Amino acid sequence: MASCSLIPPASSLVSSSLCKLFTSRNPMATVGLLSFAPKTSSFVILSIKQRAYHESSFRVRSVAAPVEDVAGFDDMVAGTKRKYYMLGGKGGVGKTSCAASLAVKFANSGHPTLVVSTDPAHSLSDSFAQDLTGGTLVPVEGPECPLFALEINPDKAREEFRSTTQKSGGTEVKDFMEGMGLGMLVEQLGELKLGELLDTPPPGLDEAMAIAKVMQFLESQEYSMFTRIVFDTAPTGHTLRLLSLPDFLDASIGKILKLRQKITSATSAIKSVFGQGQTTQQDAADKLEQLRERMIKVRELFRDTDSTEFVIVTIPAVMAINESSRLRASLKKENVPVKRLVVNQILPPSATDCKFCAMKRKDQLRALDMIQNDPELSILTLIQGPLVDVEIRGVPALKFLGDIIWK
Ligand SMILES: Nc1ncnc2c1ncn2[C@@H]1O[C@H](COP(=O)(O)OP(=O)(O)OP(=O)(O)O)[C@@H](O)[C@H]1O
Repeated sequence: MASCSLIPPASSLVSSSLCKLFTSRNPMATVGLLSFAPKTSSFVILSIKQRAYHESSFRVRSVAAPVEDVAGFDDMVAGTKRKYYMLGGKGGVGKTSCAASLAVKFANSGHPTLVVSTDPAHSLSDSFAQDLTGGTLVPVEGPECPLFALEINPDKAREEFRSTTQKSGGTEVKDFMEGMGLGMLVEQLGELKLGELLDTPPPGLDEAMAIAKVMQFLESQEYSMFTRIVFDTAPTGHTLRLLSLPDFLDASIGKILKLRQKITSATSAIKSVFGQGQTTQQDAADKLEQLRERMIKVRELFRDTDSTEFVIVTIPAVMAINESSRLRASLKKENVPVKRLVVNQILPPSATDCKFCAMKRKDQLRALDMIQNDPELSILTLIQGPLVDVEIRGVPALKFLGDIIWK
Protein backbone atom coordinates (compact mmCIF):
# COMPACT_ATOMS: atom_id res chain seq x y z
CA MET A 1 0.00 0.00 0.00
CA ALA A 2 1.42 3.39 -0.97
CA SER A 3 1.97 6.00 1.66
CA CYS A 4 3.33 9.49 1.46
CA SER A 5 5.13 10.83 4.46
CA LEU A 6 6.85 14.14 4.10
CA ILE A 7 10.21 14.84 5.61
CA PRO A 8 10.54 18.49 6.69
CA PRO A 9 10.94 20.98 5.14
CA ALA A 10 8.74 19.39 2.52
CA SER A 11 5.47 20.78 3.68
CA SER A 12 4.37 22.84 0.72
CA LEU A 13 1.53 22.01 -1.59
CA VAL A 14 3.93 21.44 -4.44
CA SER A 15 5.94 18.86 -2.54
CA SER A 16 2.90 17.02 -1.29
CA SER A 17 1.49 16.83 -4.85
CA LEU A 18 4.83 15.60 -6.05
CA CYS A 19 4.91 12.84 -3.45
CA LYS A 20 1.41 11.78 -4.42
CA LEU A 21 2.45 11.66 -8.07
CA PHE A 22 5.49 9.60 -7.16
CA THR A 23 3.56 7.11 -5.05
CA SER A 24 0.87 6.72 -7.70
CA ARG A 25 3.61 5.58 -10.06
CA ASN A 26 5.44 3.54 -7.43
CA PRO A 27 2.62 2.05 -5.40
CA MET A 28 4.89 0.02 -3.16
CA ALA A 29 7.03 2.97 -2.10
CA THR A 30 7.09 5.11 1.00
CA VAL A 31 8.50 8.48 0.06
CA GLY A 32 9.67 11.70 1.52
CA LEU A 33 11.02 14.84 -0.01
CA LEU A 34 14.65 15.45 0.82
CA SER A 35 15.27 18.82 -0.75
CA PHE A 36 14.05 21.41 -3.20
CA ALA A 37 16.39 23.75 -5.06
CA PRO A 38 14.27 26.74 -6.16
CA LYS A 39 16.88 28.00 -8.66
CA THR A 40 16.80 24.84 -10.74
CA SER A 41 13.28 23.78 -9.67
CA SER A 42 14.74 20.37 -8.76
CA PHE A 43 13.36 18.05 -6.12
CA VAL A 44 15.18 15.14 -4.57
CA ILE A 45 12.88 12.41 -3.38
CA LEU A 46 13.88 9.67 -1.00
CA SER A 47 11.91 6.49 -1.29
CA ILE A 48 11.95 3.24 0.55
CA LYS A 49 11.08 0.39 -1.73
CA GLN A 50 11.61 -3.26 -1.02
CA ARG A 51 13.49 -2.36 2.18
CA ALA A 52 16.08 -0.25 0.33
CA TYR A 53 16.54 3.52 0.09
CA HIS A 54 16.44 5.16 -3.32
CA GLU A 55 17.11 8.75 -4.22
CA SER A 56 15.45 10.17 -7.31
CA SER A 57 15.79 13.66 -8.57
CA PHE A 58 13.12 15.57 -10.52
CA ARG A 59 13.18 18.76 -12.42
CA VAL A 60 9.85 20.50 -12.58
CA ARG A 61 9.31 22.52 -15.71
CA SER A 62 7.21 25.29 -14.32
CA VAL A 63 6.86 26.05 -10.70
CA ALA A 64 5.12 29.27 -9.77
CA ALA A 65 7.65 31.74 -8.37
CA PRO A 66 7.60 31.10 -4.62
CA VAL A 67 5.94 34.04 -2.92
CA GLU A 68 8.18 35.10 -0.07
CA ASP A 69 6.85 33.89 3.20
CA VAL A 70 5.88 37.14 4.89
CA ALA A 71 4.01 37.01 8.13
CA GLY A 72 2.06 40.03 9.27
CA PHE A 73 2.87 42.47 12.03
CA ASP A 74 4.04 39.55 14.22
CA ASP A 75 7.03 39.19 11.96
CA MET A 76 7.76 42.92 12.07
CA VAL A 77 7.55 43.17 15.83
CA ALA A 78 9.44 39.97 16.69
CA GLY A 79 12.89 40.19 18.26
CA THR A 80 14.79 42.93 19.99
CA LYS A 81 17.50 43.26 17.36
CA ARG A 82 17.27 46.68 15.75
CA LYS A 83 15.20 46.78 12.57
CA TYR A 84 14.70 49.55 10.03
CA TYR A 85 11.53 50.17 8.05
CA MET A 86 11.62 52.63 5.15
CA LEU A 87 8.26 53.76 3.84
CA GLY A 88 8.19 55.28 0.41
CA GLY A 89 5.98 55.95 -2.56
CA LYS A 90 4.34 58.65 -4.62
CA GLY A 91 3.68 62.02 -3.02
CA GLY A 92 0.45 62.32 -1.04
CA VAL A 93 -0.49 58.62 -0.89
CA GLY A 94 -0.17 58.47 2.90
CA LYS A 95 3.50 57.59 3.52
CA THR A 96 3.73 59.80 6.60
CA SER A 97 0.44 58.53 8.04
CA CYS A 98 1.52 54.90 7.50
CA ALA A 99 5.04 55.51 8.86
CA ALA A 100 3.73 57.36 11.92
CA SER A 101 1.06 54.71 12.57
CA LEU A 102 3.67 51.94 12.31
CA ALA A 103 5.93 53.79 14.75
CA VAL A 104 3.05 54.17 17.23
CA LYS A 105 2.22 50.48 16.88
CA PHE A 106 5.85 49.46 17.49
CA ALA A 107 6.04 51.69 20.57
CA ASN A 108 2.75 50.34 21.91
CA SER A 109 4.11 46.83 21.37
CA GLY A 110 7.07 47.51 23.65
CA HIS A 111 9.75 48.71 21.23
CA PRO A 112 11.57 51.95 21.99
CA THR A 113 11.03 53.48 18.55
CA LEU A 114 12.42 56.32 16.50
CA VAL A 115 10.51 57.77 13.57
CA VAL A 116 12.61 59.83 11.20
CA SER A 117 11.60 62.13 8.40
CA THR A 118 14.09 62.87 5.65
CA ASP A 119 11.44 64.34 3.39
CA PRO A 120 12.30 68.01 2.77
CA ALA A 121 8.58 68.78 3.11
CA HIS A 122 8.25 67.38 6.63
CA SER A 123 4.80 66.40 7.77
CA LEU A 124 5.58 64.34 10.88
CA SER A 125 4.70 67.28 13.12
CA ASP A 126 1.36 67.63 11.31
CA SER A 127 0.70 63.92 11.48
CA PHE A 128 1.42 63.65 15.22
CA ALA A 129 -0.15 67.09 15.86
CA GLN A 130 2.94 67.94 17.93
CA ASP A 131 5.92 70.18 17.26
CA LEU A 132 8.72 67.78 16.32
CA THR A 133 10.93 70.22 14.45
CA GLY A 134 14.47 71.18 15.40
CA GLY A 135 16.61 68.42 13.92
CA THR A 136 17.06 66.67 17.27
CA LEU A 137 15.30 63.87 19.14
CA VAL A 138 11.86 64.98 20.30
CA PRO A 139 9.72 62.73 22.51
CA VAL A 140 6.25 61.99 21.15
CA GLU A 141 3.56 62.18 23.81
CA GLY A 142 1.05 59.35 23.96
CA PRO A 143 2.41 55.86 23.24
CA GLU A 144 3.13 53.35 26.00
CA CYS A 145 6.85 52.83 25.22
CA PRO A 146 9.27 55.62 24.32
CA LEU A 147 8.62 57.02 20.87
CA PHE A 148 10.87 59.76 19.57
CA ALA A 149 10.77 61.70 16.35
CA LEU A 150 13.58 63.27 14.37
CA GLU A 151 13.00 65.64 11.50
CA ILE A 152 16.23 66.13 9.60
CA ASN A 153 16.41 69.32 7.63
CA PRO A 154 18.32 68.38 4.47
CA ASP A 155 19.26 72.03 3.73
CA LYS A 156 20.81 72.39 7.18
CA ALA A 157 22.72 69.10 6.89
CA ARG A 158 24.16 70.28 3.57
CA GLU A 159 25.06 73.71 4.95
CA GLU A 160 26.83 72.18 7.93
CA PHE A 161 28.90 69.99 5.70
CA ARG A 162 29.59 72.80 3.27
CA SER A 163 30.94 75.18 5.91
CA THR A 164 33.74 72.72 6.77
CA THR A 165 34.64 71.65 3.26
CA GLN A 166 34.68 75.20 1.91
CA LYS A 167 37.72 76.02 4.00
CA SER A 168 39.77 73.66 1.84
CA GLY A 169 39.47 75.94 -1.15
CA GLY A 170 41.18 78.86 0.65
CA THR A 171 43.36 81.11 -1.49
CA GLU A 172 46.25 80.75 0.99
CA VAL A 173 46.68 77.13 0.02
CA LYS A 174 46.31 77.87 -3.67
CA ASP A 175 48.88 80.72 -3.61
CA PHE A 176 51.27 78.59 -1.66
CA MET A 177 50.96 75.71 -4.05
CA GLU A 178 51.38 77.96 -7.10
CA GLY A 179 54.59 79.17 -5.44
CA MET A 180 55.75 75.60 -5.08
CA GLY A 181 55.20 74.95 -8.77
CA LEU A 182 52.14 72.83 -8.10
CA GLY A 183 49.71 74.97 -10.09
CA MET A 184 48.55 71.90 -11.96
CA LEU A 185 47.22 70.44 -8.74
CA VAL A 186 45.41 73.69 -8.00
CA GLU A 187 43.71 73.46 -11.36
CA GLN A 188 42.68 69.93 -10.58
CA LEU A 189 41.31 71.08 -7.25
CA GLY A 190 39.36 73.78 -9.09
CA GLU A 191 37.99 71.23 -11.50
CA LEU A 192 36.47 69.27 -8.67
CA LYS A 193 34.14 72.21 -8.03
CA LEU A 194 33.23 71.03 -4.59
CA GLY A 195 31.67 74.39 -3.77
CA GLU A 196 29.42 74.16 -6.81
CA LEU A 197 28.55 70.58 -6.01
CA LEU A 198 27.17 71.77 -2.72
CA ASP A 199 25.52 74.92 -4.13
CA THR A 200 23.58 73.01 -6.73
CA PRO A 201 23.61 69.48 -5.38
CA PRO A 202 22.76 66.58 -7.66
CA PRO A 203 19.21 65.35 -7.03
CA GLY A 204 19.13 63.00 -4.10
CA LEU A 205 22.14 64.51 -2.32
CA ASP A 206 19.98 66.29 0.24
CA GLU A 207 18.16 63.13 1.16
CA ALA A 208 21.40 61.14 1.21
CA MET A 209 23.00 63.67 3.55
CA ALA A 210 19.96 63.63 5.78
CA ILE A 211 20.12 59.85 6.03
CA ALA A 212 23.90 60.05 6.53
CA LYS A 213 23.22 62.43 9.39
CA VAL A 214 20.80 59.92 10.92
CA MET A 215 23.49 57.25 10.60
CA GLN A 216 25.86 59.56 12.46
CA PHE A 217 23.29 59.98 15.24
CA LEU A 218 22.61 56.28 15.40
CA GLU A 219 26.24 55.57 16.18
CA SER A 220 25.94 57.52 19.45
CA GLN A 221 25.03 56.14 22.87
CA GLU A 222 21.91 58.29 23.10
CA TYR A 223 20.34 56.36 20.24
CA SER A 224 21.36 52.86 21.30
CA MET A 225 18.02 52.20 23.03
CA PHE A 226 15.99 52.20 19.80
CA THR A 227 15.05 48.76 18.52
CA ARG A 228 12.76 49.94 15.72
CA ILE A 229 13.54 52.80 13.37
CA VAL A 230 10.91 53.93 10.90
CA PHE A 231 11.86 56.25 8.03
CA ASP A 232 9.28 58.43 6.34
CA THR A 233 11.19 58.96 3.10
CA ALA A 234 10.82 61.58 0.38
CA PRO A 235 8.60 60.82 -2.64
CA THR A 236 9.64 58.15 -5.15
CA GLY A 237 11.90 60.22 -7.42
CA HIS A 238 14.12 61.29 -4.54
CA THR A 239 14.33 57.76 -3.21
CA LEU A 240 15.40 56.38 -6.57
CA ARG A 241 18.04 59.03 -7.02
CA LEU A 242 19.19 58.49 -3.47
CA LEU A 243 19.81 54.84 -4.23
CA SER A 244 22.10 55.56 -7.17
CA LEU A 245 23.78 58.46 -5.41
CA PRO A 246 26.26 56.60 -3.20
CA ASP A 247 28.05 55.24 -6.29
CA PHE A 248 28.29 58.72 -7.76
CA LEU A 249 29.49 60.22 -4.49
CA ASP A 250 31.81 57.34 -3.87
CA ALA A 251 33.47 58.06 -7.19
CA SER A 252 33.68 61.83 -6.79
CA ILE A 253 34.75 61.75 -3.17
CA GLY A 254 37.21 59.01 -4.03
CA LYS A 255 38.67 61.38 -6.65
CA ILE A 256 39.01 64.16 -4.09
CA LEU A 257 40.64 61.88 -1.58
CA LYS A 258 43.08 60.59 -4.17
CA LEU A 259 44.01 64.15 -4.93
CA ARG A 260 44.60 64.82 -1.27
CA GLN A 261 46.91 61.84 -1.20
CA LYS A 262 48.83 63.36 -4.10
CA ILE A 263 49.07 66.71 -2.38
CA THR A 264 50.22 65.38 0.95
CA SER A 265 52.74 63.02 -0.53
CA ALA A 266 53.93 65.37 -3.30
CA THR A 267 56.59 66.96 -1.18
CA SER A 268 57.43 66.79 2.46
CA ALA A 269 58.27 70.50 2.22
CA ILE A 270 54.57 71.25 1.77
CA LYS A 271 53.78 69.32 4.89
CA SER A 272 56.33 71.18 6.99
CA VAL A 273 55.32 74.69 5.91
CA PHE A 274 51.63 74.16 5.24
CA GLY A 275 50.76 75.15 8.79
CA GLN A 276 47.12 76.17 9.17
CA GLY A 277 46.42 75.49 5.52
CA GLN A 278 47.24 71.84 5.92
CA THR A 279 45.02 71.51 8.97
CA THR A 280 41.95 72.85 7.18
CA GLN A 281 42.76 70.73 4.15
CA GLN A 282 43.03 67.75 6.45
CA ASP A 283 39.75 68.62 8.23
CA ALA A 284 37.91 68.88 4.95
CA ALA A 285 39.38 65.65 3.66
CA ASP A 286 38.48 63.88 6.90
CA LYS A 287 34.95 65.20 6.65
CA LEU A 288 34.71 63.96 3.07
CA GLU A 289 36.06 60.58 4.07
CA GLN A 290 33.46 60.41 6.85
CA LEU A 291 30.69 61.32 4.41
CA ARG A 292 31.89 58.67 1.97
CA GLU A 293 31.93 56.05 4.73
CA ARG A 294 28.44 57.00 5.86
CA MET A 295 27.17 56.86 2.28
CA ILE A 296 28.50 53.33 2.05
CA LYS A 297 26.75 52.53 5.33
CA VAL A 298 23.48 54.03 4.00
CA ARG A 299 23.78 51.90 0.89
CA GLU A 300 24.52 48.79 2.96
CA LEU A 301 21.64 49.55 5.29
CA PHE A 302 19.19 49.79 2.39
CA ARG A 303 20.35 46.40 1.13
CA ASP A 304 20.55 44.51 4.40
CA THR A 305 17.78 41.91 4.21
CA ASP A 306 18.25 40.92 7.86
CA SER A 307 17.54 44.31 9.36
CA THR A 308 15.86 46.43 6.71
CA GLU A 309 12.64 46.41 4.78
CA PHE A 310 11.37 48.95 2.30
CA VAL A 311 7.57 49.15 2.39
CA ILE A 312 5.93 50.67 -0.68
CA VAL A 313 2.84 52.75 0.00
CA THR A 314 0.38 53.43 -2.80
CA ILE A 315 -3.30 54.15 -3.49
CA PRO A 316 -5.69 52.27 -5.79
CA ALA A 317 -5.19 54.57 -8.77
CA VAL A 318 -3.53 53.74 -12.09
CA MET A 319 -0.86 56.45 -11.92
CA ALA A 320 0.18 55.59 -8.37
CA ILE A 321 0.32 51.88 -9.17
CA ASN A 322 2.43 52.43 -12.26
CA GLU A 323 4.83 54.50 -10.20
CA SER A 324 4.92 51.83 -7.48
CA SER A 325 5.73 49.20 -10.07
CA ARG A 326 8.65 51.27 -11.35
CA LEU A 327 9.80 51.88 -7.77
CA ARG A 328 9.73 48.17 -6.99
CA ALA A 329 11.69 47.38 -10.19
CA SER A 330 14.34 49.95 -9.31
CA LEU A 331 14.56 48.75 -5.72
CA LYS A 332 14.97 45.19 -6.98
CA LYS A 333 17.76 46.31 -9.29
CA GLU A 334 19.47 47.93 -6.32
CA ASN A 335 18.93 44.79 -4.19
CA VAL A 336 16.76 46.64 -1.68
CA PRO A 337 14.45 44.18 0.11
CA VAL A 338 10.72 44.83 -0.44
CA LYS A 339 8.07 42.44 0.88
CA ARG A 340 4.93 44.49 1.48
CA LEU A 341 2.76 46.84 -0.51
CA VAL A 342 0.31 49.02 1.39
CA VAL A 343 -2.65 50.09 -0.73
CA ASN A 344 -4.03 52.98 1.24
CA GLN A 345 -7.29 54.91 0.98
CA ILE A 346 -9.48 52.06 -0.30
CA LEU A 347 -13.19 52.93 -0.15
CA PRO A 348 -14.75 50.90 2.66
CA PRO A 349 -17.62 48.55 1.77
CA SER A 350 -21.04 50.11 1.67
CA ALA A 351 -24.51 48.76 0.95
CA THR A 352 -25.74 52.01 -0.53
CA ASP A 353 -23.28 53.61 -2.89
CA CYS A 354 -24.04 57.01 -4.39
CA LYS A 355 -23.22 57.37 -8.09
CA PHE A 356 -19.87 59.00 -7.31
CA CYS A 357 -18.90 56.27 -4.83
CA ALA A 358 -19.99 53.49 -7.20
CA MET A 359 -17.83 54.94 -9.98
CA LYS A 360 -14.92 55.46 -7.61
CA ARG A 361 -15.17 51.93 -6.27
CA LYS A 362 -15.19 50.50 -9.81
CA ASP A 363 -12.12 52.55 -10.60
CA GLN A 364 -10.37 51.35 -7.46
CA LEU A 365 -11.23 47.71 -8.20
CA ARG A 366 -9.72 48.10 -11.66
CA ALA A 367 -6.57 49.51 -10.09
CA LEU A 368 -6.42 46.67 -7.54
CA ASP A 369 -6.74 44.26 -10.43
CA MET A 370 -3.73 45.90 -12.03
CA ILE A 371 -1.69 45.02 -8.96
CA GLN A 372 -2.64 41.34 -9.28
CA ASN A 373 -1.41 41.36 -12.88
CA ASP A 374 1.71 43.41 -12.32
CA PRO A 375 4.83 41.22 -12.25
CA GLU A 376 6.62 43.59 -9.88
CA LEU A 377 3.78 44.07 -7.42
CA SER A 378 1.76 40.84 -7.47
CA ILE A 379 4.51 38.99 -5.62
CA LEU A 380 4.36 41.39 -2.66
CA THR A 381 2.16 40.90 0.37
CA LEU A 382 -0.78 43.20 -0.11
CA ILE A 383 -1.96 45.27 2.85
CA GLN A 384 -5.20 47.16 2.34
CA GLY A 385 -5.82 50.38 4.22
CA PRO A 386 -9.30 51.90 4.18
CA LEU A 387 -10.09 55.49 3.41
CA VAL A 388 -11.29 56.83 6.73
CA ASP A 389 -13.74 59.65 7.08
CA VAL A 390 -11.68 61.78 9.48
CA GLU A 391 -8.27 63.32 9.00
CA ILE A 392 -5.56 61.18 10.58
CA ARG A 393 -3.89 63.50 13.06
CA GLY A 394 -2.56 62.80 16.53
CA VAL A 395 -1.55 59.60 18.34
CA PRO A 396 -5.09 58.19 18.94
CA ALA A 397 -5.95 58.54 15.22
CA LEU A 398 -2.60 57.00 14.25
CA LYS A 399 -3.20 54.13 16.66
CA PHE A 400 -6.60 53.59 15.06
CA LEU A 401 -5.10 53.53 11.54
CA GLY A 402 -2.16 51.39 12.67
CA ASP A 403 -4.43 48.75 14.19
CA ILE A 404 -6.21 48.42 10.84
CA ILE A 405 -3.15 48.43 8.57
CA TRP A 406 -0.46 46.65 10.59
CA LYS A 407 -2.01 43.31 11.48
N1 LIG B 1 -6.37 56.00 4.96
C1 LIG B 1 -6.59 57.31 4.97
N2 LIG B 1 -7.85 57.78 5.10
C2 LIG B 1 -8.09 59.09 5.10
N3 LIG B 1 -7.14 60.05 4.99
C3 LIG B 1 -5.88 59.66 4.85
C4 LIG B 1 -5.53 58.27 4.84
N4 LIG B 1 -4.19 58.19 4.70
C5 LIG B 1 -3.72 59.45 4.62
N5 LIG B 1 -4.72 60.33 4.70
C6 LIG B 1 -4.64 61.80 4.63
O1 LIG B 1 -4.04 62.14 3.38
C7 LIG B 1 -3.20 63.28 3.53
C8 LIG B 1 -1.81 62.96 3.03
O2 LIG B 1 -1.27 61.96 3.87
P1 LIG B 1 0.28 61.88 4.21
O3 LIG B 1 0.85 63.20 4.62
O4 LIG B 1 0.45 60.74 5.13
O5 LIG B 1 0.85 61.51 2.76
P2 LIG B 1 2.36 61.51 2.23
O6 LIG B 1 2.42 60.45 1.20
O7 LIG B 1 3.31 61.41 3.35
O8 LIG B 1 2.44 62.93 1.58
P3 LIG B 1 3.76 63.73 1.11
O9 LIG B 1 4.32 62.97 -0.03
O10 LIG B 1 3.19 65.05 0.70
O11 LIG B 1 4.67 63.79 2.29
C9 LIG B 1 -3.25 63.66 4.99
O12 LIG B 1 -4.19 64.68 5.17
C10 LIG B 1 -3.72 62.39 5.70
O13 LIG B 1 -4.43 62.66 6.90
